Amino acid sequence: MLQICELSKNFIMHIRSEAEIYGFDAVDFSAKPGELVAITGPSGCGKSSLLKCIYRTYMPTGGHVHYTCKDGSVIDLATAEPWEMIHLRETELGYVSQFFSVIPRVSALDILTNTQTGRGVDVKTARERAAEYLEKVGISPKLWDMYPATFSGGEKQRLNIANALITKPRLLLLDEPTASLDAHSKEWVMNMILDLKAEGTAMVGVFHDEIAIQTLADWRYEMRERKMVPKDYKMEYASEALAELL
Ligand SMILES: Nc1ncnc2c1ncn2[C@@H]1O[C@H](COP(=O)(O)OP(=O)(O)OP(=O)(O)O)[C@@H](O)[C@H]1O
Repeated sequence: MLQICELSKNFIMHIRSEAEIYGFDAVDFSAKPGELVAITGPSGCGKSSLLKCIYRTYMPTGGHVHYTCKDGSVIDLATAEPWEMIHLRETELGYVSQFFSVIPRVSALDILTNTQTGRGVDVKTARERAAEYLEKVGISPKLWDMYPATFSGGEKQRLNIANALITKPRLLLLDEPTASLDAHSKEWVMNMILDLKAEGTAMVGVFHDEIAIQTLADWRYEMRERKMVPKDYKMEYASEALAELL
């Protein structure tokens, strides 16, 4: 469903005499329906930039992101037209960002409802499912009509995750989805991710959390110094192979 070939990103800083900052270089991996690929690695090695290039928040500098759409056609997300990306984001792609940017003066329930009605779901069904997802991520009913600007970091993050998962995307990108969550919240979120995987969603996630990796991932890739470590490890062999690396 997702085949990434030689994907690279450099940043040219026009306000700094065209200085070049390396994001990441020549990344290759693939994900089939229902598989989760975990990306790990030290801070600054390019993990978030990689997800942003797949979602096209960033324009890749080189390489390809071949994605097989619902209708069977294959599109290169690295070079797709902006309108094609907008359409795919509205219909097939999901993204959980590292930091949730709150929409001012819209309640938690309305955020999840609007996400669905914007995709053609009727208001009644959308509100019912919004309540179901808020419950699933453990957000207290007392908070449903509140503005998330006042939520704690963990509550914002759970709302962020519910908002991405409620659309049941075919490809979901997760940037540290379990960071800043306590043990209970982590379990709720991991169960929801497992449910979505079982429905066939392919996922690429940045993780630092070993438990989440062991629970969720089918494949694990390490990034070091802005490159992918050249081997990939199917999870059953991951601990052995990583022990050799470290
Ligand atoms: N918009 C940008 N403009 C310029 N440089 C950027 C931009 N985004 C990322 N970078 C640079 O690219 C490199 C990789 O950053 P990235 O955020 O992808 O790392 P990361 O592995 O996700 O780090 P962390 O684990 O700390 O979130 C860093 O040196 C960063 O400064």
